[in-house]
Amino acid sequence: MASPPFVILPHPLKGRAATATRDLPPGSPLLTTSPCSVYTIQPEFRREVCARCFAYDRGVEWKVRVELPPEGKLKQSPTLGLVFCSEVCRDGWVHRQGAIGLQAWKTAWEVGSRQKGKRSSSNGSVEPSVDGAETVPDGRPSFKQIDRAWTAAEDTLGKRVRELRMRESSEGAAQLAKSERKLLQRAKDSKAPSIETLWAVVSGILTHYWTHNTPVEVVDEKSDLPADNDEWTEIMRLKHHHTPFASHEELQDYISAYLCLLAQLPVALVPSLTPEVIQTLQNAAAHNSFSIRPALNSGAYNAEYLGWGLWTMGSIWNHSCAPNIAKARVRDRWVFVVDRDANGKAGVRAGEELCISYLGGDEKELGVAERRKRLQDAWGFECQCDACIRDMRGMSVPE
Ligand SMILES: C[S@@+](CC[C@H](N)C(=O)[O-])C[C@H]1O[C@@H](n2cnc3c(N)ncnc32)[C@H](O)[C@@H]1O
Repeated sequence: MASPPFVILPHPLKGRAATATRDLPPGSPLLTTSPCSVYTIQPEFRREVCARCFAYDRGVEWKVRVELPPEGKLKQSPTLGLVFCSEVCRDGWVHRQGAIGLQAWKTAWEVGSRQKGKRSSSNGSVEPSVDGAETVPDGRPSFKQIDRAWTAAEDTLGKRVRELRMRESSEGAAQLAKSERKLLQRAKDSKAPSIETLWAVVSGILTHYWTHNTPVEVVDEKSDLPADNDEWTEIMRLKHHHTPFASHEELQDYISAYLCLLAQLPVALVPSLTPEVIQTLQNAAAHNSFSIRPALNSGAYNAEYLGWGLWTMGSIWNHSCAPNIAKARVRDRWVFVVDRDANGKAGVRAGEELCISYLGGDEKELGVAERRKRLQDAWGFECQCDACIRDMRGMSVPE
């Protein structure tokens, strides 16, 4: 069997770096990822993007839905608010979620539907304590503020709700005192989370759950059944951002989603729904997620931002302003192949670092200073790629 085309080595300035083990001609396959472990779709594209393969056809609404049998007070079949481009995609998605996953998506759908039109209410919500002096310059909540907001949410409601859910499952809801039922209700009524946050949290905690709860005999490498793999370990291994929330509102949204879901998700998922798990997901997603855009061959405008996803294997590549890897999303996976080297020559040499570009479309044409600023603003790092080092040197050469 051929040796792997690259190895992961520590880099003094960039963390891990993928390095070619041998000369590789252009087009050499490097990696095809598994499906993503956390994702969300922008609300305005919800009915136009397949929830499994992300197919998008210039605004056409997909008609295939999940229809769970109505139960309890529900008169209609819950469709979970997800659409699929085909029955094959839907059935594959349903299979992948498992029974518990479907219940989790149903809860998210119920929370999302109930909260419609209620987005501005803050019934019983736990607002993060804001200390202006600590706000980092771009208005993001600081590490301390994030920590304080989660601690407040836990102390005010979270810990108690978790305890009541466990008791409710062992003793039955009827055993809870009226005041305890009221407390659960208060968590359910937490300030309405956005649907995109609910999706990200549900997909992420299901990844945590399946990593820890899939029996070995279920693992089938050929299917995309959630394996008893180390997906969670892979998430932990990624480069983490410690101030991942763009605003206090976004932080609050995640806390609200946490409390609403904690009060009503199937109890088996409660151990996977903790502030630590959600924070790990956010910290990892902020530095590693890929935008979901229409596939190039769909004929749709590729710049359209449909949502984001976290493909852990795809996050191994560092950025270069002169990348030597080409990437393409093929359905629910990313495929990476050798493109060209930093000097524009074909292929890569053994020992060369393998990089993609984190910049989109027009950004690639920017000058070095503007390019570096974009990378710093969006990704929080000072680019150390060969092209930047070369261009910076060029700038400092006296005329
Ligand atoms: C998706 S991860 C890439 C893999 C990462 N090096 C690791 O150790 O997991 C993105 C992070 O890698 C680092 N990185 C990637 N490209 C870089 C570059 N050109 N210069 C400096 N740091 C870079 C930054 O810390 C960035 O936030």
